Amino acid sequence: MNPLIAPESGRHDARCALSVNVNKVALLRNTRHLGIPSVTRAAQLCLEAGAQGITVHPRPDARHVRADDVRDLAALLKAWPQAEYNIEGNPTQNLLEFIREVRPHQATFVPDGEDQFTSDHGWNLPADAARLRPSIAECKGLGVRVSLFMDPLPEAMAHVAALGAERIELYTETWASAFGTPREAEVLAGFTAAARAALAQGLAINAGHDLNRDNLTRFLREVPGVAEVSIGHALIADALELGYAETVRDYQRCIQRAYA
Ligand SMILES: CC(=O)[C@@H](O)[C@H](O)COP(=O)(O)O
Ligand SMILES: NCC(=O)COP(=O)(O)O
Repeated sequence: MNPLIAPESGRHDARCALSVNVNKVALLRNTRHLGIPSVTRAAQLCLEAGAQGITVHPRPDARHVRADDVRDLAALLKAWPQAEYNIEGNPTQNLLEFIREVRPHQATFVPDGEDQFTSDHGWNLPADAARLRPSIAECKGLGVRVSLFMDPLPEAMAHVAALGAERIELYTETWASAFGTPREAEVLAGFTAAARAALAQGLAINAGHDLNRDNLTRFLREVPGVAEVSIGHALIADALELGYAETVRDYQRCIQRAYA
C-alpha cells in the first residue's frame, strides 16, 4: 500500500499520488499487430520516474486495454510493492472478472455504457445504489478498495458512504473545460464543496479525466484532500513529445507546486 495514497490508513501525506492511465498506449499498440508500443514498458518507465500507480480501463469492446494487458500489468506491479494498481470499469459489465482474477489495490466503478466514446458522467445516487451494493461488498471482501466515479455533487456523498465505498473519484471534465475561462472559480468552488462533503462522510478523494499539466496544480491547490489523480490522455500525449520519464517528472512537479 503506497503511503502516499492510503489516507484510510490514517497516514495523511499532503501530496497527491499520480496514477498513470495507460489506456492510450494500448490504443496505439492495437493499430498494428506488432506489439509496440508496449503497455508494460510504458508502465515500467512511468513507475521508474516516480509515478505512484498505474490505472487501466479495460472496456468491453477492448478498444485499448485488453485482458492480457491487465494480467501483464498485475505481474509487473508485483515488483513495485509501493505502487498501486487501479482498474476502472462498470461492475455490471466486465469489471468484476478482472477484479476477481488480479485483485488490484483499487477498483474504480464507472457507469459507462458499452459503446461510449469516453467516460462522461458519474453514478446517479441513490438511484444506482441497489445495483452497486453487492459489487462493492464483493470487492471489499476480496480486499480491494472501491472508488465510485462521481460528478461533483455534495448531496451524493452520503449515499456513497452508505454503500460502503471507501473513496470517490471526482470526474473532472467540467473543471478541465472551465479552466482558463470566466467560469473557472465558480466550477472550482463546486468541486471544493463536493470534496468537503466527501471528507465529512469519511471518504477519501481521487480525481480524474482531462487533467493535464495546465489545469492540475490549481485544482489540487484549491480542492481539499485529493489523495490520487489518475491521468492518461494528456499525459500520454505529452510523453509522445517528452518521453515517459520526463513527462511523469513534470506532472510530479505540477503536483508539488500545489503544496508549495
Ligand atoms: C473514468 C475516466 O474518466 C477515464 O479513466 C477513462 O478511462 C477514460 O477512458 P478512455 O481512455 O477510453 O477515454
Ligand atoms: N480516471 C481518469 C483516468 O484514469 C484518466 O483519464 P484521462 O486523463 O485519460 O482523461
